[in-house]
Amino acid sequence: MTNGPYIVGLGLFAFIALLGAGFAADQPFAQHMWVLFFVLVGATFVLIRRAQFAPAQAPDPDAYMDGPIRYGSIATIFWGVIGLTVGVVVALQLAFPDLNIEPWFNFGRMRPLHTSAVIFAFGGNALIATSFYVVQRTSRARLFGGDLAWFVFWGYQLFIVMAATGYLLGITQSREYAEPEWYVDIWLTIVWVAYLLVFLGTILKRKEPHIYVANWFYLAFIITIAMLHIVNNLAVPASFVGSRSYSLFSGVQDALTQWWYGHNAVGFFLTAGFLGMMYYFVPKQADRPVYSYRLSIIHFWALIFLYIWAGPHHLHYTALPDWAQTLGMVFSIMLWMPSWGGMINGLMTLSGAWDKIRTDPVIRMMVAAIAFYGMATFEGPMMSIKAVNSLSHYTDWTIGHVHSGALGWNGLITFAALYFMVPRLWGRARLYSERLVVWHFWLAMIGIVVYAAVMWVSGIMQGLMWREYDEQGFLVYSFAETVEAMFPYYLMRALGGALYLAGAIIMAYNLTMTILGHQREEEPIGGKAASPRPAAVPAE
Ligand code: HEM
Ligand code: HEM
Ligand SMILES: [Cu+2]
Repeated sequence: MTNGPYIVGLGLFAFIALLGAGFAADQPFAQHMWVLFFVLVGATFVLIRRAQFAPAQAPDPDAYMDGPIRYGSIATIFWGVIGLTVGVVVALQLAFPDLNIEPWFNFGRMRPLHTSAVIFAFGGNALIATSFYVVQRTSRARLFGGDLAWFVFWGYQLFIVMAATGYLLGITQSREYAEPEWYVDIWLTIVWVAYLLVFLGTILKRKEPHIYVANWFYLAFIITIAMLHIVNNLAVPASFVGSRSYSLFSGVQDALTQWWYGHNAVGFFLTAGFLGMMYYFVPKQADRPVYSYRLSIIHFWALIFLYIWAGPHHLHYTALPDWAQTLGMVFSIMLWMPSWGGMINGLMTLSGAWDKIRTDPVIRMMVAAIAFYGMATFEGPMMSIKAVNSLSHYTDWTIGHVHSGALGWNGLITFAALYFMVPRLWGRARLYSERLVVWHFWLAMIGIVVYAAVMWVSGIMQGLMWREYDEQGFLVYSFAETVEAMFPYYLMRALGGALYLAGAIIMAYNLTMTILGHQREEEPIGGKAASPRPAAVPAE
């Protein structure tokens, strides 16, 4: 195996980037191509050096391919800390507008940087890494496609870098959660197809007759995201060397396509994929089988079928036809059931092992994650009811809903999966410190509760202030007054976020020390008496 063709390919792409910079139709595109050029030249040099030093040996065809998963775990930690830091910065910008540093670091550019960094960079790397981990172990097969898994990993990082730098340069197609312009979208499509090939190929060559349910969730996530990404980004570039494009849709169709995408990004990226994580790591960590395998299949199909119709709940009281809004609302309410099916299945997997919440901080994190999943998926259907939405829409209530799902469910289940995987991936007997996991848990919990509670108060207050009329029918508050009233809440939200970030930094330290092979001397959690656990626990 030689790096030769890769070096030539990368060099060629670097040259194309250089041409793009030279012939660019607009200034931001030129700057973006310079970024791409330097990244690719850097990558080419790294590969050339590795080619000189790497021993040429073929990998064992039967061993699991864990290299991309190790890199993916590190990338998850890295982007997590970045994304949360940007979150705290945008939270502070909302409280103190003077922190808008024009033009690159203003709120309008930093906000998509935050959302993409946490969802796609942190969440995406977590999903790719865990899916590769899970599919190999539950299929008893090495990843399909040889170096293709490495292409997926590095190609995805390139997508992240191009998306992030593009936002800061002011390049955006203004579709929420799909801000990158056409050329970055095309690149992501290529990477995603490779991802599908690796994942599906591994399932096809499995030595285990059964396809474990976690793989169903991951597969649904990969396929649906491909479909959503392609349709939502259908656009005509204004120039092949320019950073502008025109959407193929217009008017309300455009809005509906955007929210068909946006809602199902929640449903399949932030939910189905992460349920895949839950279905592998919770039983593993608890050392118990899934509570009900039948329920997992039923709620899988119900979830897949219902989610895809619920997008119009983002467009209540807009130009969207009324029947379509009602359709979105009805499907959202129905969605409560499969969502709670998943929550119940996750929680009940701990039946007979509930004592572990006291002694195992990773289990504690998983339980909290599943509980937040339950809360967010109760709140969501409620907010989709038109009468409720007329108050909540456009307010911080939505932001609170988003973050109880994002911080509580996505964040905590990812942290727990990392705590599970990292010692195993690097062959360590245990984590560097379990006590630090406890610290992480409580900082994160306090952070989430502060964030969500504060946003409920400010959101409902905001909604009520906007609709407050006096006896003569005039609005009582000017818009500026409602903005001003948010200040203390924005300050507290930033504080909650900072606590959550502090927890993540502790995790980064803990996992780094684990990777480096250190173990901290410490008392077991729950006192000496509680650990080791009594061997025989009667089933209930
Ligand atoms: C340190 C923790 C975090 C802080 C302080 C934070 C802060 C913020 C702020 C200030 C906004 C803009 C709100 C607005 O425009 O009014 C925002 C939006 C958003 N954040 Fe976070 N965030 C954090 C973590 C996360 C995580 C972990 C995720 C996802 C996994 C996430 C996903 C989002 C999303 C999807 C939005 C857009 C919401 C919408 O448009 O309705 N955030 N965040
Ligand atoms: C049964 C499940 C769910 C339903 C029915 C649901 C419903 C809703 C509704 C009605 C809104 C407000 C739309 C608006 O007024 O603009 C919303 C916003 C949002 N939800 Fe959920 N939700 C669910 C679960 C979740 C979960 C688990 C997460 C995160 C992990 C999440 C993330 C979001 C995001 C990011 C937004 C903001 C979109 C935006 O305006 O930028 N949702 N959801
Ligand atoms: Cu939605």
